[in-house]
Amino acid sequence: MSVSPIVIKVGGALLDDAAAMTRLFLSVKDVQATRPVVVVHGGGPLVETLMASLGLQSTKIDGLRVTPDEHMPYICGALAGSANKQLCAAALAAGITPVGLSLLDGNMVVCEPLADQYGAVGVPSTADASFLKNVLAQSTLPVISSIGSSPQGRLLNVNADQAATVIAELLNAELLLLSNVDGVLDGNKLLIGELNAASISKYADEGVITDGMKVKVDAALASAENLGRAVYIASWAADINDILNKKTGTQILPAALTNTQSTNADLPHTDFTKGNAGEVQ
Ligand SMILES: Nc1ncnc2c1ncn2[C@@H]1O[C@H](COP(=O)(O)OP(=O)(O)O)[C@@H](O)[C@H]1O
Ligand SMILES: CC(=O)N[C@@H](CCC(=O)OP(=O)(O)O)C(=O)O
Repeated sequence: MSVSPIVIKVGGALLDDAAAMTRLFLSVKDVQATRPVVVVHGGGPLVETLMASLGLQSTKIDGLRVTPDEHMPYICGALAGSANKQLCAAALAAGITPVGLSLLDGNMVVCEPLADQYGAVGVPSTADASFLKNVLAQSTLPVISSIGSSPQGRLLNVNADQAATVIAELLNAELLLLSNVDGVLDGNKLLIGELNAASISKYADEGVITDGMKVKVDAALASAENLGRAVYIASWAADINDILNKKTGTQILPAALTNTQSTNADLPHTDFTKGNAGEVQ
């Protein structure tokens, strides 16, 4: 591969917005003309709805879903099944040839259980890139769910932002984490242009970056350090080239790209609260 691929992670709320899905895949098709693209997805809201309809309690600790092993058939069905196939069908409708996968397929990613209190939650790490590279060489779009497995064959539920960072590392790719907000917002709900390790921990300590966004920025920062390049957090409604050209979204910078002379407070903030930007709920 001569140009670096792009890994695009989409959150589960995208699945509730058919028009947004269509726009995103048309945009992915444009990008595919110049470089390989991989989609990694979650499906948190879908899991919530399914668990509620089954009358099962589901809780989170620090943004990660506690997953008893007996919940895995449902979670696996929602993420690797419903969510994955819904996204593949939307890609197909946009003229793309999708290949639906999960982290364990082709031995791309191996997972270890996080800790007993989380149940079947997996911590992913890179394994073998050759299968994924072969799939990309066929000019198809891999669409990868965040279901993984341990080396012993235990199915594990992986946070999809963490899954995406590992797929990006597997391919040495650019990473875009797209969500239902314009990026990381400050205490006044203004879009933050750039974040580094110091400003992330400041905003987290102040309770401004919480829940799923805390998991996302932590995963993005670790990945930015490993990849040696910025990772982007932005809206799935934004144009992908606008994100890469830094016209919108938040860049998470590794230490090597952080200007130690400027603090994040010096960086421009954009007031999106008057436009169509998402707000912290
Ligand atoms: N500082 C913040 N900026 C933006 N969103 C935030 C912030 N802190 C918490 N959030 C919440 O994080 C959510 C995005 O995380 P998450 O729901 O896990 O997204 P996804 O499912 O797309 O991965 C936002 O919808 C918002 O409710
Ligand atoms: C361990 C863990 O928290 N797994 C997540 C996997 C899906 C996910 O991350 O979905 P979003 O990207 O839509 O949030 C979950 O069960 O919700």
